[in-house]
Amino acid sequence: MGEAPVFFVDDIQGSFSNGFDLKLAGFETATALGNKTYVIGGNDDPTSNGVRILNKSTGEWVIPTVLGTKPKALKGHSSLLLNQDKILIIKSNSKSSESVWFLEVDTQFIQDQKKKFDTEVVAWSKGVIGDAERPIVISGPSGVGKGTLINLLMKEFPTKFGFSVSHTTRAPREKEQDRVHYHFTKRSVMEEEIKAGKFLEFAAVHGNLYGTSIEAVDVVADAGKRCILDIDVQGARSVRASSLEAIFIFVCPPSFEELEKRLRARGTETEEQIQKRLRNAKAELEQGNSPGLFDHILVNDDLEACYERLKNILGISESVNIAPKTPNKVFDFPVDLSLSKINENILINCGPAEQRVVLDLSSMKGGAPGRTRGLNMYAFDPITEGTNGCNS
Ligand SMILES: Nc1ncnc2c1ncn2[C@@H]1O[C@H](COP(=O)(O)OP(=O)(O)OP(=O)(O)O)[C@@H](O)[C@H]1O
Ligand SMILES: Nc1nc2c(ncn2[C@@H]2O[C@H](COP(=O)(O)O)[C@@H](O)[C@H]2O)c(=O)[nH]1
Repeated sequence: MGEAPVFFVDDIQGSFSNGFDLKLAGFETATALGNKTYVIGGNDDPTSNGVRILNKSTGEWVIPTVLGTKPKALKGHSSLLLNQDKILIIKSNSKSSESVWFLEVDTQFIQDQKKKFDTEVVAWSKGVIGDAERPIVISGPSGVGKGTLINLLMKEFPTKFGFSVSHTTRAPREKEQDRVHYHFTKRSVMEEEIKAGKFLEFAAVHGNLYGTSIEAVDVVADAGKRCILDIDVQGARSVRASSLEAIFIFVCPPSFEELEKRLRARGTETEEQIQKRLRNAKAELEQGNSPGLFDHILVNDDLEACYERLKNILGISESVNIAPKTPNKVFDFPVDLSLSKINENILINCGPAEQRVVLDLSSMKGGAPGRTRGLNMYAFDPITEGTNGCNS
């Protein structure tokens, strides 16, 4: 198996020497990886954000920058190191749909973030049971009709798609609502939140700051919907470099003149702003053809025809049954549980030997700063393969 051991915090108490006050709540686990030990739990302590790292070479404790949405209360859990880069956490005393979490400690994403923050960094990612579909990034110049196409999709398939509500420092338009169309925010606040690692991507667009918070994407995934992001080309580039594994669609106008016509007809910008957006559109249209960035180019000439082509790209049409897939069975995990690993399967032992649940990681996708998707969970019984030990 080759996994580094997980041991209880009792094993390390008293081993630190730099005066750091390790307030233990008794719910923590400690996982060793190389010369570091990750102590997880005790989320009530605001100074640690629930994760502390012991550098065993120096004896020093480090409080890392913690990215992603963390589990609400971590008062009892089991941990297991996976692939030498992330720690699987199964919350005890919880429903299985809420119990699977990953703390990434040395993935590519974490290595990149460490360079950015110049600190230790870890990132939470919630495990989503079932086959969640890939998010959709829609980019294109201002006025091309991205919002119009997204609105059509959301209206026709309200249970299937969810919109990632971005943050922006621009002022709301007349009919725009805070937290529905955007999270309208002050630049200073947004800059602080960017520094705190709350954003999946951000960019200066047409003189304002725009960004997708990690939470905006998580909220949609948690509602069991496929996330749609309406972001500019710079943002698309950042998401491409992340672990979100989205589909990238670039929307073009049939001509530059038509783009200008639409932007003016919308009547939401001043002449100066229109000029700025048109100047930026030229550069964006060139970048739309950047090799390897967009998976599909969609010309928005006739709206109806373009919308049909969008649905084809997404593999949906009226004939397709779009009812949500049957959810995996939900288990109630008890207070006491333990974990073991067999190949790509995690055995969650919930008490007596026959009470086990299998967490199948073989189709695992995504990861921090988004959700870890494609997990499967089922009851394990060595004889009948059907006896469910944990309550369901
Ligand atoms: N195919 C089309 N033919 C004619 N008009 C269109 C078409 N698609 C969208 N429009 C109109 O063009 C205008 C701009 O569309 P929309 O607001 O959706 O653009 P957008 O790409 O979301 O812009 P922004 O990036 O600035 O938010 C709107 O008034 C919309 O009704
Ligand atoms: N990089 C990001 N770009 C974003 C985001 N949200 C919106 N946008 C893009 O900004 C322009 C202008 O939008 P408008 O609402 O002011 O007309 C447009 O191209 C959007 O796609 C974001 O979160 N990140």
